[in-house]
Amino acid sequence: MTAVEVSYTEDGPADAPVVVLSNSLGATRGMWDPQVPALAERYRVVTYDTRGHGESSSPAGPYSLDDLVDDVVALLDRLGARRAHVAGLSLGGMTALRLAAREPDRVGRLAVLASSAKPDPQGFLDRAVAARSGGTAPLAPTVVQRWLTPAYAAAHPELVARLEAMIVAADDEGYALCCEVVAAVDLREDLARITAPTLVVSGAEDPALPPPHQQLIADGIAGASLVSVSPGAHLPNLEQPLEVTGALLGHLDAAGSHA
Ligand SMILES: O=C(O)CC1=CCC(=O)O1
Repeated sequence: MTAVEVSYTEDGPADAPVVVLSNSLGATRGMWDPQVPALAERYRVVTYDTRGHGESSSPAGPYSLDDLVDDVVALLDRLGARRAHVAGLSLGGMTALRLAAREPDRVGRLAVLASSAKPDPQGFLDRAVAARSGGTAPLAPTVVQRWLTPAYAAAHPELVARLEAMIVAADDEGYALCCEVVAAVDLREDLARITAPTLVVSGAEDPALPPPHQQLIADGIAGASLVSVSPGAHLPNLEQPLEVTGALLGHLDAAGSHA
């Protein structure tokens, strides 16, 4: 097993139900900044950096999706949380889906945003090669173009700069290893095993993982609900923070006071 230091932040009351938020490829836990204050009014909100990202370490690879799940389970154990609600976006959503399928007793409610059960691998394999040869910096502008709609990006250059900086700061090899995780993802058989009440969120204009990917997830999980956010691209939680935060709270609050 590979040793990993997972960097995390806790917000909200220590005795409240735990909500874990898992970031997308190239981002950090800072991508959840618009959601944390409202969630932390009634949840113990745990944001963390996926290995290879932000302030978490980048152990030697290869990585598997189960390694990323093991990191969340270890984090929950460290926090003394037997059970938590889990939300993840894109790669974070893939991690959340595998966690919910593999460890159903650890997951209360599940929210999966802008994610996929079976991404097209080639682009991520190409990106891993590019990150290893030239670093993440040259990739950042193209990747962030898919995270926000063009109109929103044009109106928010400071946000674009902040998101590009997250990618530039990612460890080149850690980022490449996580691209390879995405390329290998096939969660189609996991979906039927998921028993957690599930909310699926799409960015209606997401060019990275377009809405059919989220439809497949929602169709595969019994009782899942699907919300489409528009205008919204790959990070709809940034472009439509009120709508996405409201959808998350509505989904989580339906659990009552327990995870
Ligand atoms: O980075 C992208 O282009 C989109 C993406 C796929 C998996 C993920 O986490 O982000």
